[in-house]
Amino acid sequence: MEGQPHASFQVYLRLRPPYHQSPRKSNGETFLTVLPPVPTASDQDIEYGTKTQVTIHPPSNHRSQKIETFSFTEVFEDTCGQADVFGRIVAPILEGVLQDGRDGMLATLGVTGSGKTHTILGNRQARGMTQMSLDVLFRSLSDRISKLSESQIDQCNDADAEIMDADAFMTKVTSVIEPHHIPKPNTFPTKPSVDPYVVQCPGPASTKYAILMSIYEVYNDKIFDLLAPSNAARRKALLFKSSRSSGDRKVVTGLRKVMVTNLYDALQVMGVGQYQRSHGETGSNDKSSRSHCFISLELKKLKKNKLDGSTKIKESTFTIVDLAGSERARNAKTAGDRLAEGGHINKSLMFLGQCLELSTAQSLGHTPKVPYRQSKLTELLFTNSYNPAAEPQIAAIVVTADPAGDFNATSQMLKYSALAKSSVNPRPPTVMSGRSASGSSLFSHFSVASGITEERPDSALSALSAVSSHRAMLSQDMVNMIILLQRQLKEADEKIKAAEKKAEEADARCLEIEMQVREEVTSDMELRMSMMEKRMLLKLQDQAEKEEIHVDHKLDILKRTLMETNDENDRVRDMEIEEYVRELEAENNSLRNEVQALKRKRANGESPLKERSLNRLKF
Ligand SMILES: Nc1ncnc2c1ncn2[C@@H]1O[C@H](COP(=O)(O)OP(=O)(O)OP(=O)(O)O)[C@@H](O)[C@H]1O
Repeated sequence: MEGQPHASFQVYLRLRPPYHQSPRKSNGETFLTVLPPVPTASDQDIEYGTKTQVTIHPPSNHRSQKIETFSFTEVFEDTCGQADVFGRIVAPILEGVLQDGRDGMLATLGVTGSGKTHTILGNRQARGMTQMSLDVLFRSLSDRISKLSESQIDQCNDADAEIMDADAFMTKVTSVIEPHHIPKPNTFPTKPSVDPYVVQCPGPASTKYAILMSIYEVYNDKIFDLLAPSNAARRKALLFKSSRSSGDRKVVTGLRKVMVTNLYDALQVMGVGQYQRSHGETGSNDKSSRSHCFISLELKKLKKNKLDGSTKIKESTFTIVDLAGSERARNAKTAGDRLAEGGHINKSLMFLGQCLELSTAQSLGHTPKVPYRQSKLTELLFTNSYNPAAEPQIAAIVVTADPAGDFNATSQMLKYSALAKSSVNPRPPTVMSGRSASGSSLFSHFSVASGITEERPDSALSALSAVSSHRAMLSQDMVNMIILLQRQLKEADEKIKAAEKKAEEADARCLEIEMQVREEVTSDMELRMSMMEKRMLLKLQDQAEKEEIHVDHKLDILKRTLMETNDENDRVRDMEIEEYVRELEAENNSLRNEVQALKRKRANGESPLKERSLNRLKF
């Protein structure tokens, strides 16, 4: 993937003893159980003592009772000392740096007070990974150690560094810091021994090595040089940018780098760095690291060309990182600057968590992009010692945890750092006994059953019998586990059935309510309709009445008009009749006159024609 670092981490879990000089109050109840080694398919592959899994059991008053299992490359129990951690984790990385020229990185990650600084720097009794690494480095290189010449410095200084030897450095530093503040290396513990880890460096005796040491911190998302002491207010943040020699690689520029040639000088330089580092007292730790501290050991392999006398420089870097601890403001009881620091620390660790999860996914063949550019810390961790020209770096993260510490913070830390995780719901309390506080954990029982592996039998016979008894116990556990799982399945089944029944009942009730609602709505509608109907009817009646009155009125008018018309007609007819009568009367009178005249004529003996006319008149 272009532009993506190749870093894939081995992730170890280290448990700290639950008491050790910690001001933190704890009720002593542990929530974390280490599981026995997981047996593989073939007996020969059983690796005694390589424990890789832990389970966490939430305290009884916790809202979730889920039992979670986390897998790591290896789990170091609280009985493991600094030598165990060095031998299993750091020595192989150093071997890669010294023999193969690979970059290496070791980081500690954990909740505040869980033992990160203790792992990296040790205490008065036992030295830490840094001192032991320096010891291995100087002992392995011994008389091959050299200083860089001016021209070699120019040749390999691609980060505008201020490179100086240890004497010049101490002179400069003691002009700023009171010498008595710098711890004297001869007061440091010399144990544990690193004798078994001294390595043979390859190449002829003429091949020399120079070691450049730099120490810097990421404080509030800014990089500060811890070997260039200055007034806190005038501290200048350093840039992290592409190197001059390789465009892909990014380096912290302007660092002070000290050429160290022996363990004493290196320890003194370390003392200066430690003195300069930002510390503070919190409610969780009386000397809490308030920054992420990077100790960088650059190895310059100087290979001389016999023909032209030039020197070829091959570089590899071993970086040790002591991360600040995540903390909950409530527990840390911080305020002001301390609270703001805590915010920066938690934010950068959250980004680191995301990057770790995604880089684990990448190593499993998925292809998510690791968003390492979100903070200075992730940028430094994922790119600083990544040299594209060399082999991919060997990187290990030691997650430190206090099994009796803050459950929430620790489980959160385990969640994002573990290589794999799984969880089971709480099981019924009666199946088997165990040694956890609640006495009910399946995995605690596993631990009891596997106690034999911790004895490491010497003879082949006892090993064989231990294996078979171990296997017998494991198979008994398997049977118990199957019974438990069956019971849990049955319970889950019953719960599903009950839930289904409830869902059916709820459906039926919904249907019932729906019907009720429908009925109510329908009757309401009907009521409204009938009211509307009534209103319409009344309106129609009213209208009809009005129409009737109107029609009556019209009829009246018509009647009157008719009557008036009839009267007129009558009058006209009367007049006509009268006229007619008058005419008839007139005619009658004329006829009567005529008759009279005829009668008179007849009487006077006049013609019959006149008689006929007289008959016609009678008729
Ligand atoms: N494995 C251990 N064995 C003995 N003592 C331990 C162990 N781990 C931690 N301690 C002690 O616990 C205390 C807190 O540890 P330490 O300062 O290393 O925590 P831390 O994780 O670096 O905390 P912070 O993030 O606050 O700096 C110290 O006194 C340390 O000596």
